[in-house]
Amino acid sequence: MTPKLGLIGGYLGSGKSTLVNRLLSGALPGRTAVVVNDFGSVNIDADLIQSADGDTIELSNGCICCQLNDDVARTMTALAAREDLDNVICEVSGVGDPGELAAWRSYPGFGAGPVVVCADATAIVRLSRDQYVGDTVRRQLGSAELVLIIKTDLAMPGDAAAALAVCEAAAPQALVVQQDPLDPQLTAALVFAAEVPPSAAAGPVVADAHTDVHSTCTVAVPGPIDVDSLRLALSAQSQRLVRAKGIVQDSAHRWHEVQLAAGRVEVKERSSGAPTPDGARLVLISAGADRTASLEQARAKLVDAVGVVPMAVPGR
Ligand SMILES: Nc1nc2c(ncn2[C@@H]2O[C@H](COP(=O)(O)OP(=O)(O)OP(=O)(O)O)[C@@H](O)[C@H]2O)c(=O)[nH]1
Repeated sequence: MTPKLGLIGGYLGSGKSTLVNRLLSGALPGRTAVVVNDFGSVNIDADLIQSADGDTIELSNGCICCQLNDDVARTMTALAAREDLDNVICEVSGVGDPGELAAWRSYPGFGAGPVVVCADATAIVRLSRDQYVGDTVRRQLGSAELVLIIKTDLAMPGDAAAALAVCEAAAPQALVVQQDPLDPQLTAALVFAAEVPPSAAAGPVVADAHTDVHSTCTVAVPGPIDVDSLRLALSAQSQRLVRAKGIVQDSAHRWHEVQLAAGRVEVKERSSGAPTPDGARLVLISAGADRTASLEQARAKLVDAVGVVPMAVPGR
């Protein structure tokens, strides 16, 4: 069996893991291994990906597209040698460029799946023009063979049309698809099966350019927490943070996924229970010229509001 290797990219919080979960929960037939790379030292995505057979491989401590070459080579060659897989999906970090990994699709043992870049219908126009992250976002779109406009259920009609225009302009080489708001699962299936023109060779990697405009830190959530207070505290920090995500436990010992993306906070109870053994964590990410100060201020507010415990000095 030759597994099809597909790459999924898109800016922080654009909906990559959600798409992967849709693919794993029926949209993609057969057995699938997932490679995930988070921006930040703690790979929350590995807990958020609902791989039924445990085939989720985490690549942490760096960006998969420009910093982890040896890890990528080891992982890809091992996956290409497996005979039990139908698909391999590689979810690139939200600041990474999936085009940098596209050549792995012609490695012996892999078949070519698409390079999909997710775009948040409610945020892509602003992000693509942003002074600090715009380059990263446009580069991701420029690497796409297929752009999937996600969160169409949240977008006003005008936002959806503007998102489409921005994506078509930034990714003239790609097929641009809008997620069916009523059946995102079907869209996911069609996206991975689509015949798309192969991408042109990626341009030179500007070492760390995309990681340089972002800073991240991790906080521990040592015990049960008031999840509504956390929701409010995170909402209040949405100007300072471009992304936050994690898994926390409430006072009734129920586990919740907490996400801040594009200024919106979402809290969902987890059906599958506790995260991996080192427990509840929140990853915070800021961007721009004041990113270190923003991150420290946001972290301090969360410490005051809900008693999270700083784990690391802002790293990047
Ligand atoms: N309403 C709505 N929310 C969505 C959709 N897709 C994703 N989300 C939400 O957007 C937030 C971020 O989604 P993720 O899938 O974790 O985003 P991501 O791109 O994997 O994030 P990073 O790995 O941190 O870059 C979560 O709160 C999701 O529930 C969608 O189609 N509609």
